[in-house]
Amino acid sequence: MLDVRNISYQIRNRKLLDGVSFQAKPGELLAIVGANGAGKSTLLKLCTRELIKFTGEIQLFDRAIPSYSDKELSQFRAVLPQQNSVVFPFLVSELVLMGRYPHFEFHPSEQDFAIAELALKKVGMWDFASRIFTTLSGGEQQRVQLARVLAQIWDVEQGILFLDEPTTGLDLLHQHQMLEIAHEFTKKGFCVVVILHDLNLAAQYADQIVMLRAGRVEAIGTPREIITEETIHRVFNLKVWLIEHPEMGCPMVVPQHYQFSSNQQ
Ligand SMILES: Nc1ncnc2c1ncn2[C@@H]1O[C@H](COP(=O)(O)OP(=O)(O)OP(=O)(O)O)[C@@H](O)[C@H]1O
Repeated sequence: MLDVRNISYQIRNRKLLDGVSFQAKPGELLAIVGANGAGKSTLLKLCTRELIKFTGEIQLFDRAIPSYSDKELSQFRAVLPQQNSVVFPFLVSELVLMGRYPHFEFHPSEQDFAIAELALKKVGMWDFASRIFTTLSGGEQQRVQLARVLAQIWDVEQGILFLDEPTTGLDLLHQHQMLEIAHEFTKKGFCVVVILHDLNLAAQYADQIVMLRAGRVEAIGTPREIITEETIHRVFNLKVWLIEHPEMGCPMVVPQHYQFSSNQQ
């Protein structure tokens, strides 16, 4: 479904990504992790065609992404970027309906309204439908933005969802709710690609993890395969212990006591 082949990307002689390859299949949740500045958002922007000049190839459904029109792409692929700046006083319901723009010409249909409602209910924000978006808290805004991107691909047979640090600003419950919803969409055959900083969320929800380090793939595989004390130390320069999740059996990361002076290199 998503096939990233030997991607390199540079800005002014600085290589931000170097020879990155991975595949994500339908029904899979793929997490991209790595330290600040590792190239995660840049990689996502290439996959979503926000950035276009790169070497290598990115295919969606066996077609190179430059061959799609914007309209075609927006009908099956939705993107939740890291920053969503909304300045106009839109109602929450209006903002979510914007997710349906790729599906109607001039006026939203009954189905578009119904899907916007379902998406808002899915993220638990239906009661806020008539509020002005900019008056919501940061976490509430993030959940509404998720509803907007879900509405965009709600009734698509097989879609792809890109989420850049979607749990930022969310409390513990809503972080898990966000990833449960993403996981639910993979059960419908969707592919979800999500940038995460929390390795424990990645371990719990990802089928596959791509670990980036300085623009290169340091490790790729299932959480059990690549979440190890060694890889985490290599990638994040932090010593951790691993314990087993008591219910799910996946690895959970427990940082060791960080001593600033002895860890500086
Ligand atoms: N337009 C640009 N011009 C110069 N450098 C850039 C540009 N965009 C990104 N970079 C640099 O490329 C590197 C990768 O950035 P990117 O945003 O992809 O990292 P990231 O892994 O998403 O980081 P974070 O976890 O902090 O969000 C960083 O060092 C960043 O400063």
